[in-house]
Amino acid sequence: MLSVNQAQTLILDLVQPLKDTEIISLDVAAGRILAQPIISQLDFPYWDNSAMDGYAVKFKDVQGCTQTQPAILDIVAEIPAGQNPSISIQSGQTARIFTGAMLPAGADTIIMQENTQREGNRVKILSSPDQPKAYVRQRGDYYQAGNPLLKPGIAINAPEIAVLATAQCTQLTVYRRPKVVIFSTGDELIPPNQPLQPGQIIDSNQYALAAFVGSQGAISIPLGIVKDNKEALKKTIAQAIATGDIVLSTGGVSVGEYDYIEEILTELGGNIQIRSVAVTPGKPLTVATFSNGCLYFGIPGNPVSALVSCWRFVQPALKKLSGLEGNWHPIFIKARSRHDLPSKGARETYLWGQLLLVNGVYEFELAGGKHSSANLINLAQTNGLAVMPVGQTFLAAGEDVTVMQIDSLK
Ligand SMILES: Nc1nc2c(c(=O)[nH]1)N[C@H]1C(S)=C(S)[C@@H](COP(=O)(O)OP(=O)(O)OC[C@H]3O[C@@H](n4cnc5c(N)ncnc54)[C@H](O)[C@@H]3O)O[C@H]1N2
Ligand code: MOO
Ligand SMILES: [Mg+2]
Repeated sequence: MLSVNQAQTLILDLVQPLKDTEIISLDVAAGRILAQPIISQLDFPYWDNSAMDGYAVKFKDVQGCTQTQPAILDIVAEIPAGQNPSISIQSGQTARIFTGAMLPAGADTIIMQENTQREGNRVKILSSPDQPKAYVRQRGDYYQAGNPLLKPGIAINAPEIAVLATAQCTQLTVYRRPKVVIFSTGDELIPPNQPLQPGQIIDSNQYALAAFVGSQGAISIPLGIVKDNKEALKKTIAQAIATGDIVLSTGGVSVGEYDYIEEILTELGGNIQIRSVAVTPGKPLTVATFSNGCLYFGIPGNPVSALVSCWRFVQPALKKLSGLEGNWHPIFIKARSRHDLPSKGARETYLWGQLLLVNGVYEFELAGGKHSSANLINLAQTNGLAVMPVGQTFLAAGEDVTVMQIDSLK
């Protein structure tokens, strides 16, 4: 049985980042991964402009002026934002100017309105900055045209959208979204909209996994519920492998009579890479590779095991697959446990609950109720998994515990 770290390393080694790209428009780019370097032909700021509502002056005209010895300048123009000033400021002159407006030729300094007193067509400058260029946002100060602006492999979110818009990148090349096929297996399963008969179980995994996949920016392709029937399973699995970059099936990976997944994967030419991991919940995880590049995760059917397997093992794989550069591993945070934490100690144990920031210190609130891999009820509101390493059977309330952060929202 592999340790969690061994399984994680192996899974990441099995994933090759997507090469396929598509061109999309900026307004639908949020959440996508950039696949091209972005270089702008525009400086930023595009031209010298004012950072304040005030007056554009020559520094040497106002240097040293005070309330009692103001500089008095003739107002020769008014420059609102958006205009290209035609005048050139001469000594003794100024232009009324507004925030974001382009500096007129001849001016090198902005005096903010609050430090002036207007008298008709003239203005008294009541204090002077120490240096020229005060309140001037200079052309190219933040970015010079032709330099790298954004690198491929980054996630596009609100800040990147702002940068792309200002660089006039209205069409951009991103990696295509990973395709993730999802299905549930089990004779006992029914969809949530059917009346429940004795012995049946409502298929929650399919919906939970689709939500998880969507939260990762991937496309989920649900294939429904498949009976514990070898022929039906083989047909669906073959279809899934031909369709998805990743396949997530739940159930049928333990040692029971109806647990067919591994056998069928092998019959279909799959290379079984992982049979089980020393983790709880989620021990009977099957991972297989196929010659077309598809990576198959046979995820245990217990609903908590299914989501924990996704968070711990599928999420890093999806990150790498998506073309995202950098660290694909989950984020682990040290937090003060609010409760005693029990563990059997034989496998790395994940206890679900809430990571809270209290007065600048992270705390872990263990979910109330039973910590059973079948108890999906107390999984609601989980945003962290406390990790108890192999060999540790107890952690006392008040002690620090490592908590894996679950970033289920993009
Ligand atoms: N003799 C042993 N039995 C089991 C072992 C073991 O080592 N020896 N491992 C246990 C562990 S741990 C897990 S986890 C489960 C894994 O089971 P399977 O992946 O084979 O899944 P099933 O047997 O099909 O179902 C298990 C459980 O989960 C419920 N389930 C399944 N699918 C769904 C779904 N889509 N939505 C909601 N709930 C689902 C199912 O009804 C079962 O209760 O095996 C243990 N057994
Ligand atoms: O390992 Mo199973 O996934 O605990 O219930
Ligand atoms: Mg089973």
